[in-house]
Amino acid sequence: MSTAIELRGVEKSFGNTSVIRNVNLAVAQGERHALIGPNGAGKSTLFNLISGYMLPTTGSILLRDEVVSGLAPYQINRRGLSRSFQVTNVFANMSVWENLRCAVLWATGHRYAFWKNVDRLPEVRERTARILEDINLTARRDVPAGLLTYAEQRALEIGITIAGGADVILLDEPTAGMSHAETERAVALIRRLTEGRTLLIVEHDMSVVFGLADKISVLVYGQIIASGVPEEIRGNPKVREAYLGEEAA
Ligand SMILES: Nc1ncnc2c1ncn2[C@@H]1O[C@H](COP(=O)(O)OP(=O)(O)OP(=O)(O)O)[C@@H](O)[C@H]1O
Repeated sequence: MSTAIELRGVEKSFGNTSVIRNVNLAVAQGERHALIGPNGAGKSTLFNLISGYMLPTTGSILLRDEVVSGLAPYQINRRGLSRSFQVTNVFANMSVWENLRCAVLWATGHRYAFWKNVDRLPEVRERTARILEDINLTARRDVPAGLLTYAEQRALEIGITIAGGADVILLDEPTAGMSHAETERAVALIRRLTEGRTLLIVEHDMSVVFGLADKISVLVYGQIIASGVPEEIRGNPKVREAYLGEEAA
């Protein structure tokens, strides 16, 4: 199976502090891979490295067998990788439709089309409508994003993340702050929207991780201490000791 994301000997230090230490990781194409680990383990840093927001101190990062470390985030995005952020990242004063259309315009190369009547571009209109439907927000299309419920905002954010048609998706804690019912709906949405794509997800909620992931990697103090299918991770004594604690018992 070909590899969608690969990290080879990746290290990241801030001054004298080593935050990511010799990380080797391979995410196969079409796999849903969860990255778990205690607070401060380096998960967000790893996302920043993969998506080009930070440069590794050493090592290399490959997207579909091509080195991308050193490229700018937008260049990595153009090569088919899209990420969401831990903090909600939507334009609060723009409607749901406008937020999504903005992402679609960017993805379809109409970046500087704000002077055109962009709703006349059928390709843009249809794609925006399809994503709106996919994230179940059609009934909310004209509502300013800032007035959506928190769970709806996170769904919109996932819509924005996939709007460009990237086939490698990075989601950073997409269900953080959601109720149990909202989380269940979000997991179903993520599962549906990432069908046939590669997903790397940082998540603290173990029900989400074990419900969604084909594979799990465990990051502790900047090192991957285990990587494998959910049953392997659940039964791994090092992981139980370092992280899962009673949740795995
Ligand atoms: N720009 C930076 N400069 C210095 N230290 C940083 C920087 N970014 C992150 N760190 C440090 O790196 C470590 C890893 O942080 P990171 O946010 O990647 O962890 P995390 O696993 O995502 O944590 P959480 O689960 O709390 O989001 C922390 O000790 C943090 O203080």
